[in-house]
Amino acid sequence: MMEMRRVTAGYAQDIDVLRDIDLRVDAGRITGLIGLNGAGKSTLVKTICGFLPPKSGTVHFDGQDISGVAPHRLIDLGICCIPQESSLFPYLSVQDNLLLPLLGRPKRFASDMRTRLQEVFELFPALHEKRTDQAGSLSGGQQKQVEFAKAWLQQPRLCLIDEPSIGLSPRVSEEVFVWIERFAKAQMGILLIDHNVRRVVRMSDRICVLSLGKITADGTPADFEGNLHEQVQQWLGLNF
Ligand SMILES: Nc1ncnc2c1ncn2[C@@H]1O[C@H](COP(=O)(O)OP(=O)(O)OP(=O)(O)O)[C@@H](O)[C@H]1O
Repeated sequence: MMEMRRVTAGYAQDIDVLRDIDLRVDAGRITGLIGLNGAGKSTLVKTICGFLPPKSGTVHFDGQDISGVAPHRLIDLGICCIPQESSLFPYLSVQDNLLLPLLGRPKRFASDMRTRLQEVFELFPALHEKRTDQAGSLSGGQQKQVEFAKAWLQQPRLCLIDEPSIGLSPRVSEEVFVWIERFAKAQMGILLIDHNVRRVVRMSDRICVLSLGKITADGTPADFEGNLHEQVQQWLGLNF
């Protein structure tokens, strides 16, 4: 569904943060991306989402070259990002935040908006109660629910999810991972970045390790057992 081919990208002309990246995400599958702080994981998401055009290489979505296509146009194609930082407007209500990405979109988005809003409130009942509250007044976990509900409402085909469990309690983090599995079951392709390496390895269909801007390992969860498992521990300095 989405394929990066030999992508090099960076913020300054003479410094490459991503180097020669090959990575793919398939429909209904989770690709997990792990790496140390500063490895370039968020930069990779920004490059797919059109915030940072590649210096070289291409990003393809459904066979179409989308390298450098503006983020708002990618929503129309079915690409959605749940960023690490909040993307909510704190002084707007929960409901207005949910509907914001649909404003100005083609009619097909707007026509069944009410039905889909209903569906979202069934999936996230806590948000129905809070729908008229300002988003900024919600707890961190509830705000994360709004982020996921907003993504669900857009019915994307590819969802890029950057560090969804950061700053959340273990219980809420577990809920977040359940939502992600639900997204994948709905045939979305998922790129998942998270510091919970054990969880990412367990729930992904494919795992890529990013180290200093390069993919240094790429395999299935089974490949990450045995030697590779120890290697990842070593690379990341983690025990899992
Ligand atoms: N807007 C920016 N301008 C210049 N350099 C940046 C910018 N954003 C990130 N960088 C640099 O790019 C490199 C990769 O950063 P990035 O945020 O992609 O890493 P990451 O793997 O997502 O890290 P973390 O796990 O800490 O979120 C870092 O050296 C960072 O300082």
